Amino acid sequence: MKTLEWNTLFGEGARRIQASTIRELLKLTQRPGVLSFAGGLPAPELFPKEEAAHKAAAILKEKGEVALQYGPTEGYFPLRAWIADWLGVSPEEVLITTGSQQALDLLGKVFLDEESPVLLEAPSYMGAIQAFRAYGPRFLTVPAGEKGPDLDALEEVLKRERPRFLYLIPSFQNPSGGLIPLKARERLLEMIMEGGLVVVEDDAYRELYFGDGRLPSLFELSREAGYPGVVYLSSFSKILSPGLRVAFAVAHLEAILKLTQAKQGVDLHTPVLNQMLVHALVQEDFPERLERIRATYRAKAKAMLEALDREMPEGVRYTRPQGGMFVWMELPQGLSAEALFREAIAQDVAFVPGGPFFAGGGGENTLRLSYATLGPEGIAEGVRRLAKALKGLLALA
Ligand SMILES: Cc1ncc(COP(=O)(O)O)c(CN[C@@H](CCCC(=O)O)C(=O)O)c1O
Repeated sequence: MKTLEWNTLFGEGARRIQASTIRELLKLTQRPGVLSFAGGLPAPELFPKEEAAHKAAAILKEKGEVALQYGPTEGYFPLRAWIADWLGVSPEEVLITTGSQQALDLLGKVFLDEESPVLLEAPSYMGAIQAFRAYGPRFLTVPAGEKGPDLDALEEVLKRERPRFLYLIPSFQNPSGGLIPLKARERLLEMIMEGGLVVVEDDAYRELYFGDGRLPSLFELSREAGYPGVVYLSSFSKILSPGLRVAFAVAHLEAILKLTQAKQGVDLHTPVLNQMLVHALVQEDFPERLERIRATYRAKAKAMLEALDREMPEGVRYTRPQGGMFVWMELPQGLSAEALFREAIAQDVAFVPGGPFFAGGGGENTLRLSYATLGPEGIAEGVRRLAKALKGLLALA
């Protein structure tokens, strides 16, 4: 049979499409016995399995002709209305997406051309970098830490660049765990309004706060200021189920219209049964569910930090998250997180090396640890193995 050189057959755009490090690593973590700090996979014990089984059966029995039929691209209206009520916006401003990951792709499709400047934090969510990279933009980055992006550095960049949008994760940033304080949010919004810029606010972890309450989103602050330039993303992945792939974008009607048109060409609509199931699940005990989720991740984060404090050698720095799913670690300069990964996986423990979170390169000595999936015993044993691998590497340094 004739063989085809597929690489010669792909289009120019295909050259910009690269694998997701998280997705590739997750395959490695499937091996029995591996303790994984890699994917931000929500705690499976929190999934509403019995409730979902019961409600899905009822939906198919009573509204099967809706659930199994094509649906509107904008989304299942009762779910859009519920989200609108939850966020204090109108249903017309809400677009249901197939995960926030699809919203990120749609935003790249709608806002980015080749060489368009787009601004991200360094580090930032690698799924967003992967989604945007497919459109060939020019990445601008500003350093980000536990209190969010360096606003002085951002101010300098905005003096000479006009990014198509800024992609920010103000609350419990992936991967740095950063939380932008209220005053900094207000200063940031001033800068955005002054420049007439668009911000994509990815609020995937909005409900996973460990303290007494949530800070106002940039979206909420922008609405108070009457500024339409914030596109707000969030998802049911971390508060219900990532496998259902139901998330949403909220924005000015003109942006929502264009994003909806783009979605028509991508998947017509998000699976209707999944949307109806999410809508049914959020009808009951939603606040109590969120409290249970917060308590679960608060306990996991505590177990993680206690283990790190106990096991990690001198010279290793790591964040102390106030929410979300991640601890961000910096190894002593000169040590490679990729080299540590090879040592660690040999000892059946996994994490995500930090390099792919830097759109502009760098971060070779950084790594992301997710405490979301393991229980306290798994976390303690996983950190013990990680420390052993690190001490082995340090001994060679
Ligand atoms: C900031 C941010 N924005 C969007 C997403 C994707 O969420 P969806 O499930 O697509 O709604 C995520 C999910 N990130 C996880 C999940 C990736 C899981 C995977 O690739 O299997 C992670 O970083 O490990 C996120 O952290």
